[in-house]
Amino acid sequence: MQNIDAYTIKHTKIKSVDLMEQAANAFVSAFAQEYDNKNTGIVIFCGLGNNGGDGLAIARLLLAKNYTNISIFLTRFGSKQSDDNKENLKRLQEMNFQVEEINDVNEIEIIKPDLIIDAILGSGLNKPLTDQYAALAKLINDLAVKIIAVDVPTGFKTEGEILVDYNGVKADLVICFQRPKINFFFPESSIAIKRFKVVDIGLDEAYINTQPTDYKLITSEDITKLIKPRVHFTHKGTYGHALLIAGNTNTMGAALLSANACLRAGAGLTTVCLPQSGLTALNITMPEAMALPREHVDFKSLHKYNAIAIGPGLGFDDDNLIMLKKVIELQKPLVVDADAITTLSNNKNLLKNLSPQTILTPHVKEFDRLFGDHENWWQRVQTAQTKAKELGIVIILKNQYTFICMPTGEICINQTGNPAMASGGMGDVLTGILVSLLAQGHAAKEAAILGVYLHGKAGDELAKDSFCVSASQVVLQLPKTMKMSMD
Ligand SMILES: NC(=O)C1=CN([C@@H]2O[C@H](COP(=O)(O)OP(=O)(O)OC[C@H]3O[C@@H](n4cnc5c(N)ncnc54)[C@H](OP(=O)(O)O)[C@@H]3O)[C@@H](O)[C@H]2O)[C@@H](O)CC1
Ligand SMILES: Nc1ncnc2c1ncn2[C@@H]1O[C@H](COP(=O)(O)OP(=O)(O)O)[C@@H](O)[C@H]1O
Repeated sequence: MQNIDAYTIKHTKIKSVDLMEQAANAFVSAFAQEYDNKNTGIVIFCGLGNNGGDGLAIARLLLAKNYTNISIFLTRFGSKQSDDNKENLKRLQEMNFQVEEINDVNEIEIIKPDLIIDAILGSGLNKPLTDQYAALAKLINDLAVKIIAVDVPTGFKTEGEILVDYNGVKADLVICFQRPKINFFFPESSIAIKRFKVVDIGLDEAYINTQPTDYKLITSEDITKLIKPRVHFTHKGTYGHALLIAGNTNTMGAALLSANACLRAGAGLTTVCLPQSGLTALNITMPEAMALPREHVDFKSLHKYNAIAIGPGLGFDDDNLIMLKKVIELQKPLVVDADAITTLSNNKNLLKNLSPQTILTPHVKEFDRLFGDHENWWQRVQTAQTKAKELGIVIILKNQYTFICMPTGEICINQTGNPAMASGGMGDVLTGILVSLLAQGHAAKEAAILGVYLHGKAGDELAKDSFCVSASQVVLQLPKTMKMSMD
């Protein structure tokens, strides 16, 4: 961000102090949407760097908006004060506003406010908090009031492994500038961040997009470009034939959910390879789908399918390994999920045979089973990136924020989806969507981006007025979500 900041200042002729003003303005607008009571008791803690400069500018802008119950502390724990920090301190003092300067945490005397704005340290953090900074973070946390952090909570590393013994500020809300930081997407961030909001501070977007980075946030614009419209004079043959190898005696529902998702994501034809015992359920619930009883599979006939998914509710019968091997040999666009991932974990030599159009969809446990235990998500995502490159496949590492690791090393981060979706069968639905998109002719990379986004988006639409969302509801919602995402 620092170099983007510098580029914007240079190329748009905006002064750095004016950029800070834009950032402060953007913060205040977002803040005012959350806390509109002008009598709210606010304490703002500012450091000596640019994060502190933002805090001082925010204080002035809040005062101008008639938030009257504000106290400001400037922590002089270091010796270096940034120029823009000095300038904003001067502007505030020119308004005859009292800024309390403190050199030691023990000097602080505050009556419990309604909320605290944390502008002590931001993205400039370059070592763990110690001494005065650590004591101040503890003091703030112990007040047990709402904490709103400017850009980053003080003490939170924006990139790299998040410390297990985190000793920084624990924010209820982070109002962050221009782009979320990569570490916001890892579950370990929940120790420091309950919620974050991203605000546009006017940095040069075109330039940001040219910056070399492995990470890309998936946007609704990406999706609009990727969805293929249904065209006049097309027929079921145009939209591909998908095969799902799924289901077992006690897990037939997984096959049905996947198959239904496949149909509803637009595959022209869907065939389900399931045990004989599941045929009645399939025929009754999904007359559109065709069946291939698993007991009588002629592997040579599998060539006709445009894409195959294997795994949901598959179980661990003796012949599963043979089936997985045969399917991999076909070198077709392939989704490997759930029990098939576990079978792969026990037969890792098969990994190198996966076709370049393969998508693996592990959740965290399946991932660690496949590629070894990891201490944290930072490590896990690094491994996913390395393995996707090494094997030349797409790895979808599923979670609240899902990481899609491409063979090129690119990592696409999906932000759709929500905790209302945390229930069984949800991953089976994703697999159905993915194989459907592959069968319709999308490359693995596109299918992964589209599938993960649409799956989460359908869940988000349902969660607007529902406490929890079931996998079947997501399936029903899908075609509407796809239609809405086209424009
Ligand atoms: N483009 C953008 O995104 C924009 C960003 N803006 C804002 O700038 C913020 C970044 O500001 P910043 O670079 O001045 O760093 P900041 O976080 O204030 O730290 C200050 C100094 O503290 C020190 N230090 C570090 N760790 C420490 C520790 N553990 N314990 C003790 N000291 C420690 C370290 O100095 P050092 O010790 O290395 O000399 C560091 O340089 C960003 O979060 C956003 O709020 C907006 O204004 C506009 C546009
Ligand atoms: N809290 C959440 N926020 C967003 N998405 C979620 C959440 N919980 C689960 N999901 C999504 O639901 C799916 C769950 O997959 P998985 O664990 O394989 O489910 P199952 O095995 O029950 O089918 C993933 O795509 C995941 O991203």
